[in-house]
Amino acid sequence: MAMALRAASRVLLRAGSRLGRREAVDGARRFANKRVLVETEGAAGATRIAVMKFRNPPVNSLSLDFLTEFVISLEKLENDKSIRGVILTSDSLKRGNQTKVAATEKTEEKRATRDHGGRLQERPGIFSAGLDLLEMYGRNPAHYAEYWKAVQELWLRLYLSSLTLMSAINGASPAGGCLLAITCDYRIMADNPKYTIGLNESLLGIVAPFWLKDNYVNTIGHRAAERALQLGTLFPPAEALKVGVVDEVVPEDQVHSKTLSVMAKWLAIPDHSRQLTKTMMRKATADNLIKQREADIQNFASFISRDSIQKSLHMYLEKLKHKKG
Ligand SMILES: CCCCC/C=C\C/C=C\CCC/C=C/C(=O)SCCNC(=O)CCNC(=O)[C@H](O)C(C)(C)COP(=O)(O)OP(=O)(O)OC[C@H]1O[C@@H](n2cnc3c(N)ncnc32)[C@H](O)[C@@H]1OP(=O)(O)O
Repeated sequence: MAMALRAASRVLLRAGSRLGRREAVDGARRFANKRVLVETEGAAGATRIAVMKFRNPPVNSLSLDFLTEFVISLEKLENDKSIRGVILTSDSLKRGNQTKVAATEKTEEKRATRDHGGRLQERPGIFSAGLDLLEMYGRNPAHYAEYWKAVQELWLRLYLSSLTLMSAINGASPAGGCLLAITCDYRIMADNPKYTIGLNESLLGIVAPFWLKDNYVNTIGHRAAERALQLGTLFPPAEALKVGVVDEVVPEDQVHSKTLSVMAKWLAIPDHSRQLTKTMMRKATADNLIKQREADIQNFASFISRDSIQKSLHMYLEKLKHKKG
């Protein structure tokens, strides 16, 4: 397993440097590639935590490039012995024909955008819109296989990470967005009813893979997962808390500070005992995928290539495109 992960990581690292994706390195405190910004907090020499901010506009979908860059960043953090905890969150996104409010304006307005009339327009936040539908639609089986391998890799890396992982869910988090969150050790969600989280695959006419289903069952229990998966339920924060998809819901402006304070409590636990416990809880679920990765890839590629599935994805994409009209 470790060898397989190291080999896959070497491939990803080579791909990353070939494409020249690393844009900026600022000592050990901040590094970024195009789609993931990593900031570290804490004094040099002491235990530090890192914040991984997704910035893949317009909706932080998990494109192949994003997955590659994410895994490279995570690997760098895993190899940095001063880092013990990582927070996953979304960088604020701006979109399309809107312009960002000038940084000189009031703090509460900074994350807003202006419409054409110059009026401030609050956009709903997006943690991640999940897997990139355009990676799964209208491509060839070889592409589907490559994409699925990267999705598996992301899940395995996160699910088995020795770091303490927390998600600060500051926006919508459907499907693959929920995947990112439920691989973490702890989830804190912003109390905004516009934000929802869950595995909504069935609404798209597709099916969550067995290993993600297992992760969901481990998180919210069998009966709740059975119902939520069939219905493709996207839970608003209060319901997500009730069912256990998230561990805490806090006011939107407190998500980051609250996550930092919970992280401090987790980091007070000795690493070796916490890590061994985590492995004990998660290994069997991860091993189920590890022992049949190739079969899972083939299964995905043939499932997603079916005419009926492509038709469902086409309809869903059209629905997204025209929902504003
Ligand atoms: C029995 C056999 C079983 C075999 C099983 C084997 C394998 C398993 C098979 C398949 C498993 C696949 C698992 C899939 C997991 C996923 O993650 S699928 C993706 C699910 N995601 C969604 O449903 C989210 C869709 N998006 C939205 O709901 C909204 O966009 C939003 C995130 C709430 C944001 O809303 P809003 O702010 O209003 O923005 P827009 O809707 O206008 O979107 C802006 C543009 O972004 C495009 N877009 C949105 N989401 C995605 C996405 N996931 N991928 C790619 N692109 C996306 C959207 O179309 C807009 O584009 P245009 O501006 O119109 O061009």
